[in-house]
Amino acid sequence: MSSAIINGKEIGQEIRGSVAKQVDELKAKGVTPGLAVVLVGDNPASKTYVANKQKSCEAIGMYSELIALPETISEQQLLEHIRALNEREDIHGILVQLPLPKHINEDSVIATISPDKDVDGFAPISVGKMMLGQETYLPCTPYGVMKLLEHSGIEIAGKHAVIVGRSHIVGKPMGQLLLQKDATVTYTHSKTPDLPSFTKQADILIAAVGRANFITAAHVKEGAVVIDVGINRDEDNHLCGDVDFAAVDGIASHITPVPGGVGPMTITMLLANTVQAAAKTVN
Ligand SMILES: NC(=O)C1=CN([C@@H]2O[C@H](COP(=O)(O)OP(=O)(O)OC[C@H]3O[C@@H](n4cnc5c(N)ncnc54)[C@H](OP(=O)(O)O)[C@@H]3O)[C@@H](O)[C@H]2O)C=CC1
Ligand SMILES: Nc1nc(=O)c2c([nH]1)NC[C@@H]1CN(c3ccc(C(=O)N[C@@H](CCC(=O)O)C(=O)O)cc3)C=[N+]21
Repeated sequence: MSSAIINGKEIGQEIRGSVAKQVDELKAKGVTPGLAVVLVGDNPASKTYVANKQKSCEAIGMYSELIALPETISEQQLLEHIRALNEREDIHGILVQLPLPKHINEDSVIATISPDKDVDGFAPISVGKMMLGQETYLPCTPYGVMKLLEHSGIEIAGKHAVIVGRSHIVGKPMGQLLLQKDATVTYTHSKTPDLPSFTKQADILIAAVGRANFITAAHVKEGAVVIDVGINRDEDNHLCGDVDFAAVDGIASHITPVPGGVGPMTITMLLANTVQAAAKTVN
């Protein structure tokens, strides 16, 4: 039997519907939620993502502004742009598209974003609050995965979640959010010996590696829920995830496709976080 598909496009649309209602309510109070996206350089993949984010904002009546800066910009100049956005009343959320050019220190840039506008949830204050279980903006990709699990009626408490990857933007916060929902969490990464011996134990397997079709049948326990965060290009330049979908289909109970799985949820939660930021500015 094939695995059940967790449809991120559909679940994302449903959530966007309720976010759009909040946008209308805020507009009636005179506030249009505004997102600034800062793009440095002209990496084609980054450009596509950024265009997607802007289109999604506009589709639900939000304001979005692209600040496109040259690859050669200095760190100081970039920080000036962010400080200016921190001050602007019409901008409620700031996203600095990663990765940044090598000569710029990402940590300094992210730390400069006002915590009130950190809709990516990457800044130190936001990360600290998340760790403590305090209210904050949750990082959009892990937050989106939690919504996928919730909407699919997947139980988390008491389950063993195994995360492959420990990046600051995906793997690490993903484990934290699952832990908060009472999963037992195992992190694995490039130094983990015998990876399948860990992933085979997963009731919930999260793949956030960045390698096309890396997770195969040998990694997955019968009946596991498999969440594929990866966005890669295969040798034919087709978009694909970190999970070899065809190999795992039928072993997993549930699986997310790429495209149409986690990706659309990331953008949905970005919209939700920005609307939440705007809502805080009205009484
Ligand atoms: N769908 C979405 O919305 C999003 C998708 N992505 C995609 O998700 C993927 C991961 O992104 P990101 O977390 O930023 O990537 P990073 O490259 O920052 O992190 C990759 C992680 O995978 C680990 N890893 C690499 N090779 C192996 C291996 N052979 N065995 C086990 N672990 C390994 C690394 O380990 P170590 O730490 O030891 O180096 C690292 O922790 C990418 O494909 C990216 O494009 C990212 C963001 C959002
Ligand atoms: N500051 C910052 N915040 C991010 O959230 C961030 C970032 N930098 N840098 C890059 C990664 C990647 N990322 C994706 C978002 C949506 C899709 C997405 O919508 N994917 C579609 C397909 C898109 C396509 O067709 O190319 C899907 O999976 O269905 C993918 C990837 C956000 N990231």
